[in-house]
Amino acid sequence: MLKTETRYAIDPATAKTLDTQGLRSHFHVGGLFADDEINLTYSHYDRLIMGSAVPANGPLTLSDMPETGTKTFLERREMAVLNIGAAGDVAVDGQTYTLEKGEVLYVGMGGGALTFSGAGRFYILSAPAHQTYPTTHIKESDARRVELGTPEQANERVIIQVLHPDVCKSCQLLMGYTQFKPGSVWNTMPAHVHDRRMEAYLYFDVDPDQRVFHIMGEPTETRHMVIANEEAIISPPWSVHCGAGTGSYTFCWAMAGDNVDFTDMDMVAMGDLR
Ligand SMILES: O=C(O)C(=O)C[C@H](O)C(=O)CO
Ligand SMILES: [Zn+2]
Repeated sequence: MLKTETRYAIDPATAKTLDTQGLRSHFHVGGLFADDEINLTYSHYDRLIMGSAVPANGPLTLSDMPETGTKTFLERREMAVLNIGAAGDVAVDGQTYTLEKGEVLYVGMGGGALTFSGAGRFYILSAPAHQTYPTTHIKESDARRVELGTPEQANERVIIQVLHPDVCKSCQLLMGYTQFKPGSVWNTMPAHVHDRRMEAYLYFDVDPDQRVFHIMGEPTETRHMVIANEEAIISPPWSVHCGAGTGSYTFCWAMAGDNVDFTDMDMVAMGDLR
């Protein structure tokens, strides 16, 4: 079953007037990873689509989505599929790719319908594309690893860059995931913004009774949302995006926008955060 939802883009002046439920209705994406469903959220921030497919009791096929106004989903789009579950298969254009946990399939513009099967829990990301790059299966050992942070700052982590120009070419999508050293809980701190690109976070491997406090907003107007396992966040281009977990977790970050330069960030001095 395919379930879809649209989220419109709002400006920072409106965002800072919202209460908890208002913030969540715009920026928190729940209800993902339901058995036997493909769940897609169409965001008007850079028209990123994010969602999930869990083929628990049989294959699920994604061929199109009314919101794109195209005959097929990938007619004018590219896609990344990250498996956060046990091994599962993604079939596209006559090829079947077995994705282990942490592996990604990039599918270029013009790809056909995708069929998901097996024990995978598939996280789907898609952005408009302007040219076709080859469909590529990317394993963790193919990715770029960037080690950051310190134990003293509780932010010692490794950023695993999967869709990155040095690993796998894409039009707009930049994505990967960040893992923590034991005891480190702060992601993306010191904080930054990048008005050229929006970002989406999926938090996973969070214990059921633990939460991540995700921080968003303009640097001088921060707000938080409390996030459970396998829930996601839409981060507008004008917003910081960082958080701390009450326990261990991993998160997938993904961006779309004007460039694919991971390092293009405007860092926020700690003293400027409010
Ligand atoms: O832990 C981090 O730092 C990150 O993962 C950074 C995010 O990927 C990001 O915000 C990239 O712009
Ligand atoms: Zn960022």
